Amino acid sequence: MAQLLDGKTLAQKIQDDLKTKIPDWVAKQGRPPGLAVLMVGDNPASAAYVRNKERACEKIGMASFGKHFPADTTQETLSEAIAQLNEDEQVDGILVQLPLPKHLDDVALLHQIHPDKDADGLHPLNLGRLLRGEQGIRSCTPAGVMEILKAYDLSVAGKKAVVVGRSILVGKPLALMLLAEHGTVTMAHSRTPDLGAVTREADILVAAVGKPNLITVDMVKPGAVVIDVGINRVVNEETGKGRLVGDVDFANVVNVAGAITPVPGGVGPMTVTMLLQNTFLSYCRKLGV
Ligand SMILES: Nc1nc2c(c(=O)[nH]1)N[C@@H](CN(C=O)c1ccc(C(=O)N[C@@H](CCC(=O)O)C(=O)O)cc1)CN2
Repeated sequence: MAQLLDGKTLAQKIQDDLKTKIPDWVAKQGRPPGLAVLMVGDNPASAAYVRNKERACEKIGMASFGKHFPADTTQETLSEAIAQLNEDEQVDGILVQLPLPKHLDDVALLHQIHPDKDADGLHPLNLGRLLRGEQGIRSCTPAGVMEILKAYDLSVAGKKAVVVGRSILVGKPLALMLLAEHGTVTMAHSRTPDLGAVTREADILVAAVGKPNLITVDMVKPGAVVIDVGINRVVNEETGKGRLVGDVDFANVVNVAGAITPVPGGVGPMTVTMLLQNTFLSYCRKLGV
């Protein structure tokens, strides 16, 4: 049976640490770190994630500035909101909750966020810094994966890592982070022929596609570290109840892997925590510390 990589407990530990640090900073600086979250429309999953982010800010003593816009909001309105937040001294981190309604150009908006306030690490300057191995704000989900590996002493150096999924939010930046830790990294995706042959080579296997049961037990090398980034809501046809599953057939893979993240309770909670950490670090940097 694989070791369970408990992202929920790790996330709580990091948040507790931030919570103890923030009051001293507030006493010295006269204001808490601040995160602005832009949400457009009423996608229920996005609304729940945004609520979680705002609650997490509140719990650790960080200010959150929710900017909620109707689904038919124009590009210009959002662009203006970002321009204002870029100038706002109370705001250290800005994020645009994704996905946006189809009529909006998300890339243009992400590019407009000031790179020093880019709490999600999705601005091209921060992605470019990652590519070059320079310091910069790192994207939250991949950074959360790296924190889990570090916390459990799962070294990447010299290991074969396979990342399934090539999104700009997870797959691409994560591959670069694993490479920076001296992993031998392969990226696979929906058009990779014989995916199982590729994944079976992996000492560290990351699934970030958004497809339930994509990774079955025969696709996993015995003893491998399996990181499941998928978040999929599935409905049980008999009971009609919904539940959350990852991209990995957890019930079977857990018997073969050396270590595995569960869904829920694995990478997801780390995403929000890395967002808080990025915002806190931007606040510290702004104050010259
Ligand atoms: N601007 C961004 N948009 C989106 C991101 C992102 O990182 N930045 N990622 C996802 C959604 N997301 C955060 O926004 C996110 C998803 C899931 C979780 C999480 O904690 N999941 C829990 C389960 C929660 C539940 O029960 O529903 C878990 O896995 O344990 C956090 C953040 C897309 N958009």
